[in-house]
Amino acid sequence: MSKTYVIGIDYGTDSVRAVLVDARSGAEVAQAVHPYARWKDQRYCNAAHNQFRQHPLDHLEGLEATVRQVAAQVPAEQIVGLAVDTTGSTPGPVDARGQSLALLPGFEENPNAMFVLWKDHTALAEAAEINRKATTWGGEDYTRFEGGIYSSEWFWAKIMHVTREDEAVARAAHSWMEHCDWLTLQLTGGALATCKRSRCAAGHKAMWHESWGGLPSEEFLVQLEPKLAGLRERLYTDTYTADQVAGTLSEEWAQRLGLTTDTVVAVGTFDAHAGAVAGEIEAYSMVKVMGTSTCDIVVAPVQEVGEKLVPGICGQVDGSVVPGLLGLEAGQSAVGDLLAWFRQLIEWPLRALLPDSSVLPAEQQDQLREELAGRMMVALNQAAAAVDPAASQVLALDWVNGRRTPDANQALKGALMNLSMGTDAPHIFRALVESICYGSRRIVERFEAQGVPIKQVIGLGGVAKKSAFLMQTLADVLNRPIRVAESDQAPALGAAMYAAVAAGLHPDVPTAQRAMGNGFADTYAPDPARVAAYEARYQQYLAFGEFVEAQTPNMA
Ligand SMILES: Nc1ncnc2c1ncn2[C@@H]1O[C@H](COP(=O)(O)OP(=O)(O)O)[C@@H](O)[C@H]1O
Ligand SMILES: O=C(CO)[C@H](O)[C@H](O)COP(=O)(O)O
Repeated sequence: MSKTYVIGIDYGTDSVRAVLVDARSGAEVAQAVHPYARWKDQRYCNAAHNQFRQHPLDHLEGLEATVRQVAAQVPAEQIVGLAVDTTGSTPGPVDARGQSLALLPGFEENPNAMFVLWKDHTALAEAAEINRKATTWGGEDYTRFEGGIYSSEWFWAKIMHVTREDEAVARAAHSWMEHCDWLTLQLTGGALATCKRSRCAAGHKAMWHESWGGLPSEEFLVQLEPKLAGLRERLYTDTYTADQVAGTLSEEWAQRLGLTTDTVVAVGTFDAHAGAVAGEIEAYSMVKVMGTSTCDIVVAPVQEVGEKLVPGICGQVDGSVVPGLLGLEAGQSAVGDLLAWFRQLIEWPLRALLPDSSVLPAEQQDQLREELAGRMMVALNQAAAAVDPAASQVLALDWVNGRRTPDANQALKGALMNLSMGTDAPHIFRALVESICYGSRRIVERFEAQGVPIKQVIGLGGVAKKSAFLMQTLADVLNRPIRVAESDQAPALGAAMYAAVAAGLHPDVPTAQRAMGNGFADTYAPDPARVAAYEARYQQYLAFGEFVEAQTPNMA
């Protein structure tokens, strides 16, 4: 009997995906996807206020549905490990047993008791306070290894915000957990105090660093917000890389998932970092995990980076991607989301006017909406690709959900310029795609300017697989070839690689990458004829950005 199967579970923004993988070859035996039901209806969100909360029941229902489905393909005893990756920083308040408050009576419908999704920017003011305090309080600047600017997307800003806003949640919250740690604890069923926390989540988002003994000091935290007193003690000191064993499946979850209690559960991690592992990341590659947002992940030998700090990124953390290497993260807060925003904008008549149509009966309206929704993104890509970039005037800024890097400023907004009577939807779509690529170029330039060379670029994720137009534009704007990973479920495959190491099927992550890597599907080569036109427009993008930024209060 071959005990060689592992499961990778990837919690994205809109859905959870599980893949069953043969750890000998990396063959994906089965995959399953479960969109979050409550999230789909945006039940606990308020986009106008940048509030995006997810109910843990969406996550638990998805866990059971997807894993049961893929696990049924082989005998349970042959599945020896699993690992979870999630979005982040996506923290939630928990009780003393580590249970999410949103699963407790009285809190079921309270968004403050749920997971505060990475793209929730309700904590802008708190992030600004953290930044001020970090450089003025007279002690260690705890933002040092997180790019020197703390973001409202991250752990402490979100905890401060919810703690201030909701007295009942603040009183009931014994502690807080990152989503990836919470799921791992659910699966293993251990005690909160001994739960092995993710190095990746702690280092990139919670200002955890070995050099100052873990999390920021109690004194710093209490100066920030007196209500945080004592929380540090109830969090954690040690962190673990994702190839380590967190435990084995609890009796309850083995039964719910159709697995055995011998199944090893690896320490949790973030989706982008797992994706980078599946993208076969190696020293000085940049893996772009391109979905709702984009995360740009780079790894480099710790000793070569030495004391160098790359300012304005989302941190540099020993072992956050490949244990033994330094993991560096940057990214853009809206990529697929920016294009989805535009699609929704132009679909407005379908939502607002069609229901009152006297021409089309209701059932046919639904069919029409569905048909157009299915075709819209593909058609926009095609029409925008046909616009000559040299003749295109419209310029956009990609900051509809703020700017994550370089130099976090989540208060920034998107913008368009050079609209004329001749501007149509494909022109604007093209400008949005270009702005994503220019934003990406700024990030690559930041790494290189700080002495971290980018030797190759790899793309993966929904956008990399679905938009050839965007990927070609990116290759032209960066003036570099881009390889796109073969796997459609790269973060889940990366999680499976971590699970295979934790379960002892491979000795380390690079060996697992070599054995289980699915290779590359396409390579986009830069088109020399277009490089020059994009170069000129990139300079305009920078100037436009500078102008808009000067009109916006600087917050994180
Ligand atoms: N043809 C397309 N061109 C560009 N973007 C697309 C296309 N189809 C879907 N998308 C975008 O892909 C994103 C989803 O990517 P995916 O990697 O599946 O999700 P997640 O971010 O949850 O991991 C959505 O934001 C969507 O707008
Ligand atoms: O910042 C992150 C990881 O560090 C987020 O998890 C990520 O940006 C959200 O992922 P996705 O866009 O794939 O849903």
